[in-house]
Amino acid sequence: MSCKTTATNIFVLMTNQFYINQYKKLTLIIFTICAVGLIIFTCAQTFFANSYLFNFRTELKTLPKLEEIKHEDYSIRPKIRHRFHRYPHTSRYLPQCIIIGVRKGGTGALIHFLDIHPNIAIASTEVHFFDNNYKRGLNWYRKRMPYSFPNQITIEKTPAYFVKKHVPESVKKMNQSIKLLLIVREPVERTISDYTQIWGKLVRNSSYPTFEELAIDPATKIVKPSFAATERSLYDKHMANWLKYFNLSQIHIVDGDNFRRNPFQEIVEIEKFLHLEHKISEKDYYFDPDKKFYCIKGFINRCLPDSKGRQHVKVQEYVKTKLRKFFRPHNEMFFKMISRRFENW
Ligand SMILES: Nc1ncnc2c1ncn2[C@@H]1O[C@H](COP(=O)(O)OS(=O)(=O)O)[C@@H](OP(=O)(O)O)[C@H]1O
Repeated sequence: MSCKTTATNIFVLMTNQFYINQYKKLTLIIFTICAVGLIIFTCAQTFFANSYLFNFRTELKTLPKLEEIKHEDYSIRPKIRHRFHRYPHTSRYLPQCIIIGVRKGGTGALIHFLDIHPNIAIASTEVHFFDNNYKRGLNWYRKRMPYSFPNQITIEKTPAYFVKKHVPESVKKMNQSIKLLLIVREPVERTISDYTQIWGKLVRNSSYPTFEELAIDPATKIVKPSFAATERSLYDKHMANWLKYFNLSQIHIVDGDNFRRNPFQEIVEIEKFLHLEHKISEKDYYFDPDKKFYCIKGFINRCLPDSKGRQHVKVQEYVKTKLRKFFRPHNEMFFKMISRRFENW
């Protein structure tokens, strides 16, 4: 082997060694950065979780226990694999309170306003368990609930429950001492709002039937009780069905018209009904002049989306008058059932 070849071989070997060393160094640096990052991240998480829990616990300690409205199924614990995605000592519980309706009554605003209370945990979406998913079973339902502390009440809202005949019986089977919230609204406005939600957009651009065509029989000029939006406003009919399975004392009726104008008055009554300490106050809301609704104050102020408070389709006055007359005896029956009147209905 010539001297030149040997020198070249040594040079190649040294260069390789140099690159290997560089590679090792780089790997070590990346590894160290990752490890330090992970440690800092874990420590920060633990710190924030602990301080959050501490505040929560101090607050929860002072509040009444809710055992009397709990159901044996609440003891079902979440699977171990969920453990690391939640605060310690929290579980998913079946709801102890359900907002059963009415559709377009203000259920969305109601559940979000109640969420301000430290002892309330809300389901993030309408679960439609009792009307569409009942066959999936209670454990499926429970898994749709938020993680909550034992002293928190889990609340779900699905306004469709109020008008579905078989729902009260199924709710009772789950928990006969459950608390129910029903937010009602003047029936004519509710019916128009219901129609606006379904057909509103289409009516403007296409040949879909108008509100008048659906609500009033063109031949007899009489209100059609079969029109779904009208039928959903027959509060007496649906309430009678719920009262077959539950005591009136278990159903708290919220005045939706008053709730829109003055949410705190209604919220205070709900706090009492749920045996919760009074925690939600006027300071938690502000009136948004553009939206013309109350919104939630916070680090980031929160109003409900534009799907709430849509401009209603224009309905001729004679149609409204006919509807008002049609609903009157049903309203009277409803008032009797709930031993309470709503003015201006
Ligand atoms: N604070 C606040 N923000 C927004 N909207 C409010 C609020 N309070 C009550 N409302 C009234 O809620 C009506 C919608 O009712 P729901 O949430 O029950 O509708 S839904 O059935 O869930 O689609 C909606 O009805 P429409 O105005 O007819 O759209 C609102 O009037």
